[in-house]
Amino acid sequence: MASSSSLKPIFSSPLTSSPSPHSPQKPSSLLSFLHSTTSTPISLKLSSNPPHSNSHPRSKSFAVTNVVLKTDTSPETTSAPSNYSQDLGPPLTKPTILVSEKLGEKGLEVLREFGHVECLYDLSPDQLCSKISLCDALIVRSGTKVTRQAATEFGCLVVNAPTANTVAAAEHGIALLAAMARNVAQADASIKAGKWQRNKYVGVSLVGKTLAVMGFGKVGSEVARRAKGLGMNVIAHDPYAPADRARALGVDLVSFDQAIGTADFISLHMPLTPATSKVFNDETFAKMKKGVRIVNVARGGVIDEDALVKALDSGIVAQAALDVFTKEPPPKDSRLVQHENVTVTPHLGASTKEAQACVAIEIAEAVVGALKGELSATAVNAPMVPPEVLSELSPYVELAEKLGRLAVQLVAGGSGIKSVKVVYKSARDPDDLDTRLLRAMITKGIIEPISSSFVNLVNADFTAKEKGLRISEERIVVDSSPELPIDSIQVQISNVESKFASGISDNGDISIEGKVKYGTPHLTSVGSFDVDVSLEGNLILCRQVDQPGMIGQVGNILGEHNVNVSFMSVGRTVLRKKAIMAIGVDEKPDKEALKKIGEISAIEEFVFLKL
Ligand SMILES: NC(=O)C1=CN([C@@H]2O[C@H](COP(=O)(O)OP(=O)(O)OC[C@H]3O[C@@H](n4cnc5c(N)ncnc54)[C@H](O)[C@@H]3O)[C@@H](O)[C@H]2O)C=CC1
Ligand SMILES: O=C(O)C(=O)COP(=O)(O)O
Repeated sequence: MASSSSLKPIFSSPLTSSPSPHSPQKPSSLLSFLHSTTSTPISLKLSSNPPHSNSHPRSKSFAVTNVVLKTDTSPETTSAPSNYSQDLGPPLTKPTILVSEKLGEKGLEVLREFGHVECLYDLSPDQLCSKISLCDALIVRSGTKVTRQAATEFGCLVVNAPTANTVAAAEHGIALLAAMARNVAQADASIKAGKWQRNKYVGVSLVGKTLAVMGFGKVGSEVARRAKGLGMNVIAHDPYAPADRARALGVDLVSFDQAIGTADFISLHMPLTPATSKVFNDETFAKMKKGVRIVNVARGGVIDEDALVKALDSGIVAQAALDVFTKEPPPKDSRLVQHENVTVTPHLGASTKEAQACVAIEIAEAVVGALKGELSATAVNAPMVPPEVLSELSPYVELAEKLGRLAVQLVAGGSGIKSVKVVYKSARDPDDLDTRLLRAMITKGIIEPISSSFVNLVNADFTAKEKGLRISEERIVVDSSPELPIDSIQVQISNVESKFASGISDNGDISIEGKVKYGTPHLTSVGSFDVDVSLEGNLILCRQVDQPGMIGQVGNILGEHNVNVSFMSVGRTVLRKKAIMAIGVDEKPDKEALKKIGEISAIEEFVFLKL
C-alpha cells in the first residue's frame, strides 16, 4: 500500500469553493486508469461528475472537498452533496468506497463507519472501470495499476500509506538476503523431494561482507541498520539522500559505479522511475564484482530481467532473491523464476499481519479524511498547504476564484487567453506567503466559465498547461498590516480584446483588483477605475458620463424588473467626465432590463458578469 517514491512531500487539499455549472466528465474518460502500467499503489477519489450547483449546499466556510466527488442524477443520489465536510453537516448519502484488493479488517471498520464499502476483488480491468465511475474513492494495493498522471488530470486526489509497511519490507529484504546466502529455499525444496544434499547447499557468510543499499530511503535505511547488526560493511547509493543521515548509521554514500563495483551483496530499495527503469542491465551487471548476490524487494522494473538471467548464467551474479517482478505474477515459464540460483517470493514485502493492520488503518483514515475535505498528510499529487496557512488564506481563496471568473468574462469572446499575471500586494516577505492555493483558484475561476473542465488544486496547473494558459505571479511588498497575509490581488490578462473597454488598464491589459474586507471579497478596481463592491451574487459594470441621477436611473430599471441591488459603488477618474458604476445584483436582470440600461444615453458601455 505504501508508495514507492521517496520522502513524499506532505500535501493537502484542492478546493472547490464554487459549484461548477459545467457538464460532467464522461466516465469513459477514466478508463485509461486501469490499463496503465505504473505500479504506484494508491487510493483514488474518482468521479464521473463534478459538483453540481443544485445539489451543493453553498458553504461560507472553507471546508470544501479536495477530491472530485460524484453527484449523480439517478434518484438515489440526486441529492448527494458534493462534499462531506463536517461544516456542511452529515452527507445526504454515504460515499461509496471501492476496495479492490484485500485490506485489513480494522481499516475496513474505519471505512464502514463513514461510508458504504464495497470489497470487490479480482475484477477485470473492464469491470473495475465501469465500477469506479459509481464510486467516490478507490483503494488499491500493488496489484491494481492506476496512473498517477491520469488521476491528476481528472483532479482526483491520490493518497498513500507510505510508512506503515517500511519495517515489514526491510525485514523481508533481510530474510531474503540470509535465505539466499544459505540456500534455504533450495535446500527446503530438495529435502522435501526426498534428498539430503549437505554438500550442494554450502552457503556464504554475511559477516564482514559489503552490502550496497541502492536507494537509502525508508526501507533502504532500515535494511542498512539491520545489516550493520549482522556485522556487514554497508555502503549506499542514493543521489538524493543526505550524507549525514547515512553517516549517522555508519553508512558511506558512494557513487552508483562504486556501489555496484565493490559490493558482495546488492539490495535494491529505489523507486521505479524513468531514471531507475532497467538500471540493472547488461552494462551495469558487467561492472559488478563477479559472484555478487542481489536482493530486490523494490520494484521488478528496475532490473532488466533478461540481462539478469544472462548474468546468472555467466556467473557474474551468483544468486538473486526477488520479491518483485516486471510483470506480476511473472509468467509460469519465466527463466528467471525457474533459475536454480534464484529465490523468489510473490511480492510479500509488506505482507506481515502487523504491517497489514497498520497499513489498512493508515489508508482508511487518509481516505476518510480526504472525503471529508480535510488536509491529507499523504497526498502525492497535490501541493501541501499546512492547516494554519489554509485557515489564514481561506477568505482569499473565494476572492481569487471570483477575480478569475470576473476577469475572464471581460475578455471579448472569452477565449484565446494565453497569459495571465497575478499581482499580490502584501506586507509579508515574499517567502512568507504561499500562493499556490490562490493561483489554483484563479486558474479555476478563469478556466471553468469557458470550458467543460473541472478544476481543483490537484489539476489546476495541469489544466492550465494543457490549455496553453501561462499564469505568472508577482509579489509586491506594501506597507500594510502584516497580520493580514494579503492586501490585494490583481488579475491581469494581456493580449486580448475586452468586451468592456474600461476594464483595460493603462498598460493595455484587462485588469481587476480585489481585497478582502470584513471577511468578504470585494472588487476594488476595474481597469484604471477604483470601485468598491462586495463580490456576492452577480455584477453589472457600467461606464457612464459622471453626472447626477445615474444611480437612480439604473436602480429604477432594476427595481421595475424585480432585481435586488445588494451593493453599488461609483468610481471616477475625472470629475464630471467618466465614471464606473459597479452594481451588485442578486438576480440576473432579464434582457429587457439590460436593454433599458443600455438605452440610457449617458451610459457608454456596460457588462453583466456572473460570479
Ligand atoms: N516488496 C514490497 O512489498 C514493498 C516494496 N516497496 C518498494 O521499496 C522501494 C522503496 O520504498 P521506500 O523506502 O518506502 O521509498 P522511499 O521513497 O522512502 O525511498 C526511496 C529512495 O530511493 C532513492 N532514489 C531515487 N532515485 C534513485 C536512484 N536513481 N538511485 C538510487 N536511489 C534513488 C530516493 O532518494 C529515496 O531515498 C519502493 O520501490 C517501494 O515501492 C516498499 C514497501 C513494500
Ligand atoms: O508498498 C509497496 O510499495 C508495496 O509494494 C506493497 O504492496 P502490497 O500492498 O503488498 O500489494
